[in-house]
Amino acid sequence: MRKLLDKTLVVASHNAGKIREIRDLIGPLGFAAKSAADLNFVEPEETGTTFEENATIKALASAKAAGLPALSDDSGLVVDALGGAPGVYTANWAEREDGSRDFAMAMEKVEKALKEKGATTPDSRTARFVSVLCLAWPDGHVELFRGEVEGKVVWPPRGTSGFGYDPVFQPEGYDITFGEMSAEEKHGWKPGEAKALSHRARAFKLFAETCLGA
Ligand SMILES: O=c1nc[nH]c2c1ncn2[C@H]1C[C@H](O)[C@@H](COP(=O)(O)OP(=O)(O)OP(=O)(O)O)O1
Ligand SMILES: [Mg+2]
Repeated sequence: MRKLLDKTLVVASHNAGKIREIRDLIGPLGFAAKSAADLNFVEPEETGTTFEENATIKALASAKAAGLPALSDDSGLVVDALGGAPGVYTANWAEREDGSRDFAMAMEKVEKALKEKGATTPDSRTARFVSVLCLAWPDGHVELFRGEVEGKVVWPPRGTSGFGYDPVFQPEGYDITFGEMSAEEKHGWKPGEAKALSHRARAFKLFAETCLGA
């Protein structure tokens, strides 16, 4: 495992909601971070078939372009009744023909697919959010960290916090969705704490412990 010595890194993402969450998580650790979006880096094509492959593609592209370590996140919603869909294609399900994104439409698509499978009872709607973080250096070295959170897809959507599919995801043990939680509640983690809640915070905790000793 390579330690991260620099205190400057690039957040290798173009998703504003995700960049905000990663900034929240790294801020207390004393990092200054620009995002790939701030730096006008082109979005690399996510041609992989796993979260790990896509996270690696994104982190390496930013690390090489910036000459700095870069941290990417590839994530998605894995729904059991849909055979794991949308999975690595979670962002694609939100894409309109003009390339813009519509997550209200994406959540409707998931709901429609679940109805088609007859998955109407809470027990038949189990799902998990997965986040794979990749820390890449300009020399090509990479470290990967995976976090998952189990829960259920609910309908109708509830809450306006967070981003993406947050309003339809209710984590196990809670009666509110990620969309009804503050950012702090959704992360459920601060440096040094033993537990984290969100998939991203769980992966981030591994990253912080492994590469930062935090
Ligand atoms: O905590 C989350 N809460 C709600 N939805 C989420 C979350 N985490 C991932 N998601 C969904 C939306 C996102 O669009 C897709 C990931 O797709 P993914 O390719 O990794 O990210 P992206 O294209 O939005 O940004 P980028 O690749 O520039 O980092 O899964
Ligand atoms: Mg993407």
